[in-house]
Order: sequence, then structure tokens, then C-alpha cells
Amino acid sequence: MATLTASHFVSRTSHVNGTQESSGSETKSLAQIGLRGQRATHNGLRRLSARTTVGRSKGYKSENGKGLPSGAIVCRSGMNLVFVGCEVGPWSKTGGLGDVLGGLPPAMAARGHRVMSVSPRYDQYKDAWDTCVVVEIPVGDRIETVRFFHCYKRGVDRVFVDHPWFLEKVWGKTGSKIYGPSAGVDYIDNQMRFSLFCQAVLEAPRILNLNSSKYFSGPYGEDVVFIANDWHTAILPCYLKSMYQSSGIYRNAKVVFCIHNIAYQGRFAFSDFGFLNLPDRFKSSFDFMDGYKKPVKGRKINWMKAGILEADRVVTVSPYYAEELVSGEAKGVELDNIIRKATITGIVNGMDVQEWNPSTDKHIGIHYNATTVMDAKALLKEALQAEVGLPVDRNIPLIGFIGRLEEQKGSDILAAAIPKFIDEDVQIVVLGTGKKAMEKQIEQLEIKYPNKAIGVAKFNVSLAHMITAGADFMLIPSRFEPCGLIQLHAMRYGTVPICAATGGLVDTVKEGFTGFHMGPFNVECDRIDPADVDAVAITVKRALATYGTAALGEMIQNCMALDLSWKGPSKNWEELLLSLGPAGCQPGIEGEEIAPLAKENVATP
Ligand SMILES: Nc1ncnc2c1ncn2[C@@H]1O[C@H](COP(=O)(O)OP(=O)(O)O[C@H]2O[C@H](CO)[C@@H](O)[C@H](O)[C@H]2O)[C@@H](O)[C@H]1O
Ligand SMILES: OC[C@H]1O[C@H](O[C@H]2[C@H](O)[C@@H](O)[C@@H](O[C@H]3[C@H](O)[C@@H](O)[C@@H](O)O[C@@H]3CO)O[C@@H]2CO)[C@H](O)[C@@H](O)[C@@H]1O
Repeated sequence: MATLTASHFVSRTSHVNGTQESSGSETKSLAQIGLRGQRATHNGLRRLSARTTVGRSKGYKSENGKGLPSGAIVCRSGMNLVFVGCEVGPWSKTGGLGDVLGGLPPAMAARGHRVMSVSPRYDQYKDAWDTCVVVEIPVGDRIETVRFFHCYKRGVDRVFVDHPWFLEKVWGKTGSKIYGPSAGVDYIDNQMRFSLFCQAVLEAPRILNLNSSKYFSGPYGEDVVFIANDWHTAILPCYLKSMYQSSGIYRNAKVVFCIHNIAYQGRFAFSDFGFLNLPDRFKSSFDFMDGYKKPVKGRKINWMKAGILEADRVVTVSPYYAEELVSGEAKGVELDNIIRKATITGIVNGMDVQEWNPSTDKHIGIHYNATTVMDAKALLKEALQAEVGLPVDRNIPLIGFIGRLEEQKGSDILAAAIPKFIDEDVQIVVLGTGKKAMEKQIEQLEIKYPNKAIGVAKFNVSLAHMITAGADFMLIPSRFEPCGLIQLHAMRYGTVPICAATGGLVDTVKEGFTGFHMGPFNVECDRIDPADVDAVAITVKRALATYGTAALGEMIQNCMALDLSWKGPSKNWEELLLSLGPAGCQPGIEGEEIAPLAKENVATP
């Protein structure tokens, strides 16, 4: 775990970045979308939020209807942790944020802490039940009613905030419509949605009487640590301070703000501040001069800036990304100076070793381990080739790519590099969804390079597993990559990463030992740097030259020998959270007993 402060790093000169947050819709002011009218004042807000109604005076019983089991041990050791995020896998996921909110909470539970996650209820999840607990929340000048749904899985209370702004918009399309109707287009009321969500989250630990675990019972109470993830939850510490701590509630509660991707900051019209129902003293934390032109240059509010300044601690998902964030404007996307004022800690992500396990994976036809990898891979490659329609030949080296089709992931750089190495004996399979133009680009591959390359523009979990197992190499040409899970999945399956030297790729892939590095790429998103195209081509050729050699066999073994689970990262997270001195701040003593629970009850959304 690396703890970084401004003094540790000298600013670097790097490429000029284009933030990805440039859709015209995002900066539409709330006034423009009909939230004009009388604003709830700060005091009004408090009064309103106090109008909490709890459906059952004795609290909600667990979904099995039994409530607290007889003879339950009410264990008060360990911390009370509340993870907050807009995606929680497997219930909701557009990418890696969902994976982390799916995997880290059970790992913390396995260390003996009481753990809840709260996310929006985008669908009718068949395993999450209505708690009948209802709360009224002020948003702008409206009062909205939310309900809480709940299930208990892998030692974690999974809480879902139910409101039409989530369910009606997204229903049946959780994989793609969480943030907007299509990639690159945001819902114009996202500020209202996430303001509502964060306020609901702050009620959950106090009012939900959760009794599913035999180790803990009753509400979590006020001595909690909130772990808020990405810009959608960055406003949470502000509401905590203005609506609760100012009146003596949640006095010991702490907030950790975790950055999964600095490219998405939640920048909006400055005039929208008024609709957030926050006292004026918070204005400076949101105040932001937007240096980028799109859609309009100038003064904005910036949710992520507020999260960084108002949280007790800032974390990001790898030590090297933490360094990059404070290295200058380009990689810090204009928040580098703000992050330098805080202390940022980089903790590398783990991966879900149950879902991604080559010896049990339900998406692949043959199971394998480090001993059987060579034989199994040949067969799984053939299965993959047949599935995507490439010539079936186990002797051709196959390169995979999986990712959201945004400039971040560099699928456009890959497309530009293919002509430079396609004459080699090689096949390429690309899987991704995202920007329409980029989807089209990957769909053109089979036309341009028949029998050699294919692009599938779908969100297809099974195919992702088949590629991870059947490919020989996984290409990750990211312009920036906070941590990256693709390379972790790949290494566990003995698929050797070929990756750009950025963010977590630097921390997790060792050149010549577990993968091939292409060097750092230009982070400018609106152009393709020819030097990066060359780096891809040269490194791919370098990797292909090892195909069939003992050296590659050794690298495969090195990859498969790594422990990439959440075990190590959760220890680092625990250390960081304990350092905040929260109540119950000794490590949980029941960890060994809770650990098995964290492995059971795999969710069925
Ligand atoms: N078309 C498709 N079909 C099926 N599955 C698909 C898919 N496209 C992507 N996925 C899956 O989505 C996940 C993406 O993981 P990444 O690490 O690339 O995250 P992402 O960039 O979204 O998240 C951000 O947050 C995470 C978590 O902190 C960081 O690792 C990362 O660097 C940061 O950008 C993987 O589980 C992958 O298999
Ligand atoms: O798990 C995948 C990623 O999910 C989150 O990213 C989303 C982001 O937070 C949303 O704001 C939105 O981003 C759009 C952006 O708002 C818009 O201005 C335009 O630039 O297009 C963007 C993409 O549509 O959607 C993102 C998901 O695609 C999370 O914040 C990331 O850390 C995760 O990587």
C-alpha cells in the first residue's frame, strides 16, 4: 500500500488530456430541466429529512422471515462499513466499478467487519426483498419517497434504494442504461438521481433493522465508515456534514472517497449548486474553472472535487494511478492540484476468484489449472475460434481484447495498429460496447481482415470468459487505466497480458515475467498518436515471437501462480480504514468464522 502526498511527487510534463466528460447534456443546468421554484433551505432540508418513516416499528426481518436466529451472537467487534456505489455486481454492472463493489465488501466481511453495500435498485432483483422501510427525501424543491430492498449474500447486507428515477429508466437494461440512454449521453436529471441516492444512503445504517447474520443484529447505527465510490457519491460527505453532523448525528462517522476513474468527475453548470440543497459554505468545494472547451468552457460545479475535499480520506485503485493523478493536469484531469491538497492512497484491486476460476468456470467447456493449462488452452482456443467464426486452428496464436469502447481503453489505437502486424500468423478477437463509432469500427474488422480478426459489439459475459480462457495473449492498449481487471482475469487464466504502462497495469504486470509492456501512451483522447500505434505493433510482434517457446510457458506459469484475490487488497483496505480511528476500530475477531459465509450464497440477480 503506498500512501502519497504532494511532496512525494514532482509534477511531470505529460500529454494534454481531453476529459471524457464532454457530452452536451451533462452541463445542462437543473433550471433548464424544470427544477425552478422555491428551494428547500438548509434548515428546511433538515426538517424534511427528519420525516423518516419506518415501515415496521420493530424493524425489518431477514428475507427468510426468521429475523435474528435464536442463540445469535451479537458481535460488536470490527468496523461497520457502508460501501456506496452506482454499480454493484452482479446486480448492476457496466464495467469494473460493479466488479469492485461486488467483490471488496465480501472480502471485508471475511475479515470480521459488519458490511453493507448500498446501490440503486435498477431492476426487479429476484433475491432482494422489500424491507417496507420508506423515507422521504428532499431533492431541489421536491420531496421524493424511496423504499429500501435488501438481501444478505456472502456475509454482506446488500441494500438497494428503490425509486422510479432508477427502476423506470433502467428496468431490464441494467448492463447499459445506468447513466444515460446510450453510451456518451447522460440522463439530464443525473444530479437529482444521485443527490437522492446519497441522501437515502445516509438514512440506511440508522433505520434499517437488519438481522440476517448471526453475528450482528439491529441497525448499523451511527458509528460507521462510508466508502463512497466515484463522482455519483462524492456529495455524500457534504450531506453527512450539513444534514447530520451539524446536529450531533453521525458524530464519529467517517467518509472515504474512492476514485475509480478521474475522467468522470460530474461537472455541471455552476448555477446548479442551488438545487443541491447544501449550505453556501460548501460552494467553494464544488467551484471549478473548467479548462476544457467542451461543451462550454468556464465556471462549473464539480462533484468529484467536492468529494476529494470533503471526505476524510481519498483512495484510488492502484499506487501508480495515485502517482499519475498528482503528476499534472493531464493525468489528474485538472484535479491534480486538488488531490495534492489531500492525501491519496493507492490500493490495487483484487478480482473475483470465484467467478473467474479456470477450474470451475461455467462458461468454458474444459476446466484446467497450472498443470493442465497448455493442453486445455489449445482446446479452448478452438472452441473460441468456432464460436466467433474464425478458422479453427490451435496452432495460430490468438490475441484477445475486452473492454468498454471509450478512448480510455484504446480500441481505436488497436484498430490503427492491426495493419502493422496482421501479416504475422495471428488471430484477433475484440469484445466491447460503448461509443457507437467505436462499435462500428470493431465490427468492420472481419470485413477488413477476413479469417484473421473479428469484433463483437455486445456485452457478453460468456464470451468474455471464453476469450479470457481461449486467447494466448490479452491486449490492453489503454491510454490510462486506474487499475484494470482484464489483466488480472487474464493472468489467472494463463493468458499473458500485452499492456500499456499506465496505472494499475504497471503495478500488476511485470515485463518479461508476467507480461509485455508497451510503454506509456499519449493520454490525449481526441487523437491517435502514431508512436502508440507503433508501440502496439512492435510489442505484439515481440510477444508473438515467444509463442510456442519455453519462455512463454514460464510466463504462463508465473501468471497463474499469482494470488490476485481480494485477500491482499482487503488487508490494505482494513489498515487504511482502521487508521481513521473509527468506532470498533480493532480488526474483527469473528473474521475466521464469517469468512466461509463470504464464499457462499453467490448472488442471483
Ligand atoms: N463487452 C463486455 N462483455 C462482457 N464483460 C465486459 C465487457 N466489457 C467489459 N466487461 C467487463 O467489465 C469489467 C471491466 O473492468 P475494467 O477494469 O476494464 O473496468 P472499467 O474501466 O470499466 O472500470 C474502472 O474501475 C475499475 C475498478 O476500480 C478499474 O479497474 C478500471 O481501471 C477503471 O477504469 C471486466 O469484468 C470485464 O470483463
Ligand atoms: O464501471 C464502468 C465505469 O462506470 C462509471 O463510469 C460512468 C460514468 O461515471 C458516467 O458519468 C457515464 O460517463 C459518461 C459521461 O458522464 C459523459 O459525459 C460522456 O463522457 O460519456 C461517458 C460514458 O457514457 O458512464 C460511465 C460508464 O460508461 C464509473 O464512474 C467508472 O469508474 C467505471 O469505469
